[in-house]
Amino acid sequence: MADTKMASQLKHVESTKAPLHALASSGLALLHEPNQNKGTAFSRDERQALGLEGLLPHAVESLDRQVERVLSHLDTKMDDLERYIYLIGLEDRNETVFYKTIMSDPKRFIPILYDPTVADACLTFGNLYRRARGMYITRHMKGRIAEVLRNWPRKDVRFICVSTGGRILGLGDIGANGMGIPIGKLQLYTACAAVPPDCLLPVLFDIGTTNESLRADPFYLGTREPPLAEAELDELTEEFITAVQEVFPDCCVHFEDWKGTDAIRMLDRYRDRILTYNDDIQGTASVALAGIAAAMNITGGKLSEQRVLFLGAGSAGIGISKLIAAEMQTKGLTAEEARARIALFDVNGLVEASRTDLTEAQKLYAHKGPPTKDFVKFIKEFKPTVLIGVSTKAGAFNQQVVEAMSQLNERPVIFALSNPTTKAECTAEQAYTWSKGKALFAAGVQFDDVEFEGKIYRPGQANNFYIYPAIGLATYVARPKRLTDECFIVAAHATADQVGPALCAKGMLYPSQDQILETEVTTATRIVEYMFDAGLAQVERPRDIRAWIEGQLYKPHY
Ligand SMILES: NC(=O)C1=CN([C@@H]2O[C@H](COP(=O)(O)OP(=O)(O)OC[C@H]3O[C@@H](n4cnc5c(N)ncnc54)[C@H](O)[C@@H]3O)[C@@H](O)[C@H]2O)C=CC1
Ligand SMILES: CC(=O)C(=O)O
Ligand SMILES: [Mg+2]
Repeated sequence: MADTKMASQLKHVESTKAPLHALASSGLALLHEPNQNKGTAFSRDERQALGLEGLLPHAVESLDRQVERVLSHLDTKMDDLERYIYLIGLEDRNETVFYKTIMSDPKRFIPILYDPTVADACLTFGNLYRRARGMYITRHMKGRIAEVLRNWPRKDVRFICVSTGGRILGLGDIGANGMGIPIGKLQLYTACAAVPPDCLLPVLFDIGTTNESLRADPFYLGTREPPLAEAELDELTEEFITAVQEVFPDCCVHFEDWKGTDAIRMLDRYRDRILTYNDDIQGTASVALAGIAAAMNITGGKLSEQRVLFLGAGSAGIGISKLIAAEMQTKGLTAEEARARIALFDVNGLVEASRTDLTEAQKLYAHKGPPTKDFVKFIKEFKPTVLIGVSTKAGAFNQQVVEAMSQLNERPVIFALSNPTTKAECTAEQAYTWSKGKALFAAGVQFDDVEFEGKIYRPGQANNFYIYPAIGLATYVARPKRLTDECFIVAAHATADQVGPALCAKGMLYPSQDQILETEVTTATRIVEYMFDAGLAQVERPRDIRAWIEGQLYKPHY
C-alpha cells in the first residue's frame, strides 16, 4: 500500500518536470554545458538570441572579471582540498573560466589540482563526489565495452588516461577512488601544454580493489569486489583496448597508476601494437633523466660515468633504469656496462642475482654481489653518485643515507620521488641540512626553498608533469603511429636544456613552473621534430614546426 502511494507521488513529481527535450533546447541547458557556458559573460545579443534573458543577473562581465571573482572565492577557502573541490565545481560549470584561472598562475594551481592535493581528493573521493566526470569501466560490462564507450558524447577522443586505482601515487590500492588521478593528469594536458580539453577522456578501469576498508566504506563508489585475477584482467584490458581502437580510432591510451607489475606487463604488451605510453614508467624515466642531465650541467660530470642507486624497483624504478641505461649506451657503453652502473633495492633488499622473486624486468638489473638489506653499507660499497627514491617509503633517506652520499660525492644527486609529500624519502630541508648544502635535490612534490647557513637552496620538482603534457601535445599535433622510448629521451634533454645558466647557478634542476606552457611547447617542438625525423609522424611536415604547434594550442577565451 505504502509502495503504491509512493509510486503515485513519484509519478506526480515526474509529471511536473519539464520534458527532457524541452530542457535540452532551452537557454538553461546552455548554462549547464561547461564547455559552452559563458555565464555572466553572455552578451545582451547572445542572451536574446539564445533564450537566456532573465536567466542571468543584469551585469555583463568580461572573462577577466569572472576570473577575479574565482580568485576572491579561492581566498576564502580554508585549505587546498577546499580549493580543489571549488575548482572542480567551477570546471563543471564553466570550463573556460576554469582553464583561464589555472593557466593564469600554473605554479600556484598545479599543486592544488594535482600532486599533492589530488592525493587527499582521491582518499576522500567517495565523500566529496558531486558530479560524474569521465567514464567507469567494470567487469560487468564485459562483452559490451565498445557499446559503453559509445555513451561518451564526443567522438574525437584523442587521449584516454586510464587507471585501475591499483597504485595511486604512494597510497597503494584505492580502487575507484583513484579516479582523481586520470582527471587531474588530463587537466594538466591542457593547463601545462594547451591540449584542447574536449579531446580528453579520463577512465577508471574499475577492476575491484584489495582495499577492504574501502570496500566496507558506505560512500565507496567502485565495485566492492577483490581485483580480477591476472588472466581475467588481461582479457578485460584486451577488450577495452580493442574497443578504444574501434570507437576512438585516433586515441592514444595513457596508462597511469596501475599496480607496478600490471603497468609493466601492459606496456610490454601494447607499446608496439597501438599508440600508447605508460607515464609512471616512461614519463617518470624522462623527468628523472632530465634532472640528472641538468645536474651534470652543474657538476660538469658525464652521465655515462654516473652510478645510480634506486630505493624502489617497481614500475618507476625499472622505467628510470631502462632509460638511463639506454642513454648511457648512446654515449658508448655496452648494455652490460650501462646496467652495471645501476643498482636497485626493493622491500626485500638488494635486487641481486640469487633472488628467486625477481620479475624479468628486474633480473636485467640484478646485482652480481651477495644479498644484503643494509642500504647504507651498500651505498659505501657501490659508491653511487645519484640516489633515487621511488619506494613509497617516507623517511627512508635518513641522515645516515644522506651523509653517506655526501661523504662519497662533492655534489650528491638525491631525488626523493615518492608521492605525495608524506611519502617522500626525505624532505628538502633534510637533504640540504644533512648534506651541508651539497645535495642537488629534487622531489616528486615542490618543497619550499630552504635556508641553510645563510644560503637559500631551491629544490626541484622531479615530477612527470614536466614531460607527459608535452608528449601529449606532440602526439596531438603530429599523430604518430607509436610513442617510442626515444620520444621520452628527447623530451628529457629538451627539458634539461631549458634550465639555463641562471637557474643552474641557483642549483635548480628543472625549468620554472611560472612559464610551464612555454616550457612544454618548447619540449613538444623537439619531440615533434624527432617524430618527423624518425618517420613516426603521420601528418605533413610543416615548414615552421613551432609556429604550427602554436596555432593549434587551446586558448581559454570566449
Ligand atoms: N615523481 C614522479 O614523477 C613519480 C613518482 N612516483 C612515485 O614512486 C613511487 C613508486 O611508484 P611505482 O614504482 O610505480 O610503484 P611500484 O609499486 O611499482 O613499486 C614500488 C617499489 O618500492 C619498493 N618498496 C616498497 N616499500 C619499500 C621499502 N620499505 N623499502 C624499499 N623499497 C620498498 C617495492 O618493493 C617496489 O619495488 C610512488 O610513491 C609514486 O608516487 C611514481 C611515478 C612518478
Ligand atoms: C607523479 C606520478 O605519476 C605518481 O606519483 O604516480
Ligand atoms: Mg603516476
